[in-house]
Amino acid sequence: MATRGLFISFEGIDGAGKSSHIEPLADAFRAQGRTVARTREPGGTELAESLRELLLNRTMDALTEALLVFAARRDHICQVIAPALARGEVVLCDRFTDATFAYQGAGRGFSLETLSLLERMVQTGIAVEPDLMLEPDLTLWFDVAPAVAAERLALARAPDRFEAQDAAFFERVAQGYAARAQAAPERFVRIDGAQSRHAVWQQLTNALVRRGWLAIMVAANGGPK
Ligand SMILES: Nc1ncnc2c1ncn2[C@@H]1O[C@H](COP(=O)(O)OP(=O)(O)OP(=O)(O)O)[C@@H](O)[C@H]1O
Ligand SMILES: Cc1cn([C@H]2C[C@H](O)[C@@H](COP(=O)(O)O)O2)c(=O)[nH]c1=O
Repeated sequence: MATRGLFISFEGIDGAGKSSHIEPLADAFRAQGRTVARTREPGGTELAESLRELLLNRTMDALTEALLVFAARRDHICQVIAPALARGEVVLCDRFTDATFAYQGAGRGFSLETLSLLERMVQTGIAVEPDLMLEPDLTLWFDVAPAVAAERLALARAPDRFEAQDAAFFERVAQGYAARAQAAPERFVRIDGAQSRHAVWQQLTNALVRRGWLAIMVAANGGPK
């Protein structure tokens, strides 16, 4: 039987710098001969990308939002994440369930108990490990002050429905991430996202080198351009 692959999620408030580091990390794993599934949430399948369009652009209440996020996640897990892990691949996922606890939970104020219930329903009963709740092996949390992230985004693109939220919303989301990190310190690695791209790359590759997942030489030669 093939060894289960590696599941790494990237988290942080909008503009924290996650996406800029995913492709360079995918290249680093490829340089070591690994097959990489690079994906994102909400999204990653045709169905989930359709739900993403709705989530990012249409007005809806908090329960509808939470249910759509988890519906997209279930399809994404079944179609993409679980099969890739079963093939022994490295899955690099731009956001996963920590985002739901941070945005829908801390940001919108939706019940954390209900989110935990949905998390268990959606992330168990997966063919490879039916009794286990699927979770990332590692979560790279790009921690950045909302004011810094907002400044970066203002220079980068027009805001979607989440990015258009006020500073207080992002303060709550940031606190939501901090609470998730505190509750699962063995899974989370905090990256100081306010530093330069090079320094951020060094922090995240150090975490992978420490775990024996990335060779020092590969880490040293890569990074965002
Ligand atoms: N360390 C950094 N220092 C300065 N600017 C950065 C840094 N990292 C990324 N940026 C810039 O900040 C902007 C947002 O970066 P990026 O898209 O990677 O963030 P993100 O966390 O993926 O955001 P979102 O979740 O909203 O997609 C981009 O213009 C990017 O070039
Ligand atoms: C997975 C997930 C995402 N969101 C929000 C967070 C972001 O604002 C958008 C995705 O946009 P990105 O540019 O790809 O980061 O969706 C959320 O509210 N809840 C979730 O579970």
